[in-house]
Amino acid sequence: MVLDNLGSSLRGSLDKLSGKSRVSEDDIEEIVKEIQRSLLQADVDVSLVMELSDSIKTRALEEEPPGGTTARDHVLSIVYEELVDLVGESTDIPLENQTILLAGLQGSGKTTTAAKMAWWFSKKGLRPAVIQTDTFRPGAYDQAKEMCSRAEVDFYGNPDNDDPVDIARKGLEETADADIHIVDTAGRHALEDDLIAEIEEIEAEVDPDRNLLVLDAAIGQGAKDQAKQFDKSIGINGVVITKLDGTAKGGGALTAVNETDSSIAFLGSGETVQDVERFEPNSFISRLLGMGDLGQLTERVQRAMEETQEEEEDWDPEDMLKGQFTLKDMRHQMNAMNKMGPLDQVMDMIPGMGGGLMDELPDDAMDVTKDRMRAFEVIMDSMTESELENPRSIGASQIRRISRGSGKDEERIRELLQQHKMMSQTLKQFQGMGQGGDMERMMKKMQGGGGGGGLGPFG
Ligand SMILES: Nc1nc2c(ncn2[C@@H]2O[C@H](COP(=O)(O)OP(=O)(O)OP(=O)(O)O)[C@@H](O)[C@H]2O)c(=O)[nH]1
Repeated sequence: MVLDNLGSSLRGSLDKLSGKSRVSEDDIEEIVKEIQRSLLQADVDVSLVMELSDSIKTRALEEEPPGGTTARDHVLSIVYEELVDLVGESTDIPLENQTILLAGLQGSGKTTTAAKMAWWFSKKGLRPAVIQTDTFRPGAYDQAKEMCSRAEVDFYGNPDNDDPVDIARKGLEETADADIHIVDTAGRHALEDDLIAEIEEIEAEVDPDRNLLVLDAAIGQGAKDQAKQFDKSIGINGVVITKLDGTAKGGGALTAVNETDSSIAFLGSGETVQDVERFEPNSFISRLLGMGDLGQLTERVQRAMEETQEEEEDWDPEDMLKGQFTLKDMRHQMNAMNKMGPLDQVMDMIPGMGGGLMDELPDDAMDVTKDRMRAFEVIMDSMTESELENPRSIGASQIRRISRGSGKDEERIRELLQQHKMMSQTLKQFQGMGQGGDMERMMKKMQGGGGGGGLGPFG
């Protein structure tokens, strides 16, 4: 992952600020050095690094920490904001009919990206089609076709036609039913005149709404020239950075984006069609700093909530925040979290919850496996409304009745009650923690809907 060691080295120097209410010049120097080292190692342009470190230094020394904020949190929030500023906003990609042209050098990941983006759009409920105009690389047609079939999206290409402009034209006609057209183009080893001429002709034919430049994260400083050249010939609206899984670099691509006044649209981090995400600056930097990823979390939570068939209309997360964690809440949480993935991973994404905090909780507090959940569901169906609202009222005779009704051992029912108690205590622990405000904001965000992301740890 790009800038991999930034988070851990930074956390080390930030931890030295713990307990301090003010930072000294020496403290800041040390932190800024760590940041410089990591950014330079990751290939970020030197002048950008200097600009960033100067502004962190000035702000950390001059700005007053807001009341109740520790020196550590204050510095961290400045570093966070400055890094978010460095990577910039995400490219605007509206969820509406459009044509997107992909440009880039050979092997940068264009074909893979075309299929990944098509998959992404299809998950947003749109109908994408990929048009493969790469007549240069022999395997490109089969690769694109295969990936599109895996992504279950429309595909057009013609291995017997060696005119990319003609393929583009026919492709648009043949896939007229699609909402989103993603046009993949050929690459070359280097920026050559014929590549530029070809892509200009294709661009003139398809008249795209957006041109995205696909850059390999490991590219280094060469990214800048490429971005400038493509920008000059067809105009670049956004960048896709690929292969983030394979490198700790990526700074070259970040620099290219910065230098050409462009922005990042998507990130690719693997070879399968699902290994793609929309670039979201807040969540990208939160993750980089190892502070959890609220943006990604809220997106996953929302998806899970949408998929969860709401039977209990009266479920109110506000009550849960006030500490009244009922069995209904538990059932709701189990349904939602089951769809999001393992609970401990989900918790890891919440700021302040990652990095060892989970280790302090009892192991089985989060161990709600699918089997147990199914059994718990059945048991809860045999409970009365008032038992669900007030599990503490459930005594031995109720347990016997519920056991008969659900066909589950009494032991199972005690286990469920025990689980509820543990989750309720865990929740109280979260509420009592310093970052409780974040938890509350997150819960509000979960119930409030709206677009994923945009909610930084300091938001
Ligand atoms: N690990 C990893 N591999 C990737 C990623 N994106 C693409 N690849 C791999 O990189 C190689 C090149 O990707 P392609 O999609 O074929 O690149 P291209 O830009 O279309 O190449 P040309 O058609 O030759 O210009 C393939 O082996 C892909 O599987 C990624 O995000 N992570």
